[in-house]
Amino acid sequence: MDNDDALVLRTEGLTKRYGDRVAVDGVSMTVRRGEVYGFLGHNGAGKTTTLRMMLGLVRPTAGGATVLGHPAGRPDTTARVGALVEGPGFYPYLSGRDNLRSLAHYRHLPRTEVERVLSLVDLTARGDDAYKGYSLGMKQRLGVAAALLGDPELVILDEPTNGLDPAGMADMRELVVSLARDGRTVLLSSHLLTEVQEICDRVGVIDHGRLLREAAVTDLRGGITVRLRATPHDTALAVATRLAGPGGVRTLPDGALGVDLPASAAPDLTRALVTAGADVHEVAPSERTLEEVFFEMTTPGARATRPESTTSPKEPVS
Ligand SMILES: Nc1ncnc2c1ncn2[C@@H]1O[C@H](COP(=O)(O)OP(=O)(O)OP(=O)(O)O)[C@@H](O)[C@H]1O
Repeated sequence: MDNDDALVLRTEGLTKRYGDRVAVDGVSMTVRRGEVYGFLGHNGAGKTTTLRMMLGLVRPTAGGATVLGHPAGRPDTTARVGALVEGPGFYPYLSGRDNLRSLAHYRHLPRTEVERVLSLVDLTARGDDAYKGYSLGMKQRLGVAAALLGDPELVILDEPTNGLDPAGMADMRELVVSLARDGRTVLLSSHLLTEVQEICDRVGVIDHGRLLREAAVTDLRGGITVRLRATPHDTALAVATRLAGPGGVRTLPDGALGVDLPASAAPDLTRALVTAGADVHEVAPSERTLEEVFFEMTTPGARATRPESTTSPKEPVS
């Protein structure tokens, strides 16, 4: 159980309806202090609307959000939360630096704060260029810099890598990880599963407005699938079934067995096969990616139909 000091954000039954459309449907989620939390969902799943309710920008139809111990949107809380939601609004003809200065001025923050955040996002050298001349990556970074003004405890970023090229995405990921390393909590939304898998500690998966699951990335990915070829086949099947249960073993299209096991159990399988007198030709464990798990969760019947063993084997033995 999470105690409230460890939580920077909690929503309970958060719901938003637009006419007949339910954009967010009873979402209860928790973000813990110091973590990078990935809010995952397809386009239109309800991520942005949820984030906007957390920031007090949209009024919930039902339920509520508590941010840093207070109801969402309270002015004293807002100052401790930095956000980049749905693209930053900057003056195109002002420089990046002057755009930040005007925001800092409005919030009574010193100019040194502008230099601090420019440096954090690596824009010090280009700070005097007009915003309209920035690349998309620089614009995103300036948006993050604006979110970091005032050194917020919680940083909320909506699709921070949207539209960035691979190098820009890598820079943004590095920046997010460094924010958490420095003790901030980061909540980011994304539909990019590899990205979330790489940088997030926990994730919430939202689909059609509903939170399907909230868990640590490692827990969500669960165990491994082992591709097994051993003879005699009957012995292999019996051993695999003993370790994985009848539901955890299936025959793959090429005749090999697919065996679902806990993450570190591949050596147990090999040992048990050898003890049972089987000849082991192949034991190839592959981890389930977050993408596979997400696909299974958000596509009815996907477990039965997804392509088998699409990830590369890591420990071939034969
Ligand atoms: N102001 C609004 N009026 C009517 N419907 C809205 C409004 N804002 C959002 N919606 C609808 O609510 C649903 C959720 O939208 P939302 O923007 O929260 O999804 P999302 O997960 O952030 O998607 P994306 O990744 O495409 O931004 C969508 O069906 C959207 O059309």
